[in-house]
Amino acid sequence: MHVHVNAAASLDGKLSSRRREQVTISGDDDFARVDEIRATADAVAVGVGTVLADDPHLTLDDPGLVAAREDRGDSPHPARVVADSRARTPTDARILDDAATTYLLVSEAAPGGRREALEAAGAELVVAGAERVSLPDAFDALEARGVDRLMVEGGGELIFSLFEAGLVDELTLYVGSLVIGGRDAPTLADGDGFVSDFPRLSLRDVERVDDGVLLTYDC
Ligand SMILES: NC(=O)C1=CN([C@@H]2O[C@H](COP(=O)(O)OP(=O)(O)OC[C@H]3O[C@@H](n4cnc5c(N)ncnc54)[C@H](O)[C@@H]3O)[C@@H](O)[C@H]2O)C=CC1
Ligand SMILES: Nc1nc(O)c(N)c(N[C@@H]2O[C@H](COP(=O)(O)O)[C@@H](O)[C@H]2O)n1
Repeated sequence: MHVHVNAAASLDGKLSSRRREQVTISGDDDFARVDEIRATADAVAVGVGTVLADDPHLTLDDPGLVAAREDRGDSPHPARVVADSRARTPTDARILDDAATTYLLVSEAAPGGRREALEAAGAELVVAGAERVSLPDAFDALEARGVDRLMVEGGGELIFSLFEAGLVDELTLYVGSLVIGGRDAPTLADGDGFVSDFPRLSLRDVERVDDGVLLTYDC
């Protein structure tokens, strides 16, 4: 499976503020670029922290991109994926509408009642890992369901785990021209952090987009 991480950060590397509410960092051109990456993906993934903070929809905005997918025999929108060890996704989350398939990656520790409620709300559950979602196992299960290209939009906890597991193939990072600050504000890679063997990426491209910079890396 090809895993493409895309995120937008402030100049100081924050994905949002210490309040963990969504901050608009990208401009129109960058959001259009994000829509294009979504359109080429079989599925778009986030962590449950992002679902709880932002309640994203993760579908395509541009009707032309939807039509192009349908013309080539794909579903109108990519599937949605949430890494959600304890099945905390609210049953009225926007990602559980019927616009696209939604896979919830849960661990064996996810309470049975929550699993049943989320299945009743339309989610397809994938169980992988004892206490926390095992991303390698979960991604194998997604691949078996036809997900060959996965786009990951965040947040920082999930992105760190992907780097830790060596699962990132490509990273695009839009750096907006603003400072958010805050020691507790989420960054591109949170988790426990690395103390050695830091992942080193290969810079492929640098481009000015809107009032910021788009960095593209091979991982
Ligand atoms: N600027 C941007 O491009 C984006 C910003 N965000 C922001 O990021 C923040 C949310 O990020 P986070 O709190 O870091 O949450 P997150 O979205 O990374 O979710 C983390 C949660 O995922 C679950 N999870 C299950 N298995 C996991 C695993 N193996 N590794 C890691 N997590 C696993 C855990 O419950 C964990 O608490 C919000 O403030 C949101 O607005 C989110 C996406 C994009
Ligand atoms: N690429 C990007 N730029 C920003 O400035 C952002 N605030 C985000 N946030 C993420 O975008 C997703 C929202 O999806 P929908 O528009 O609801 O489909 C979600 O993952 C946000 O955290 N991204």
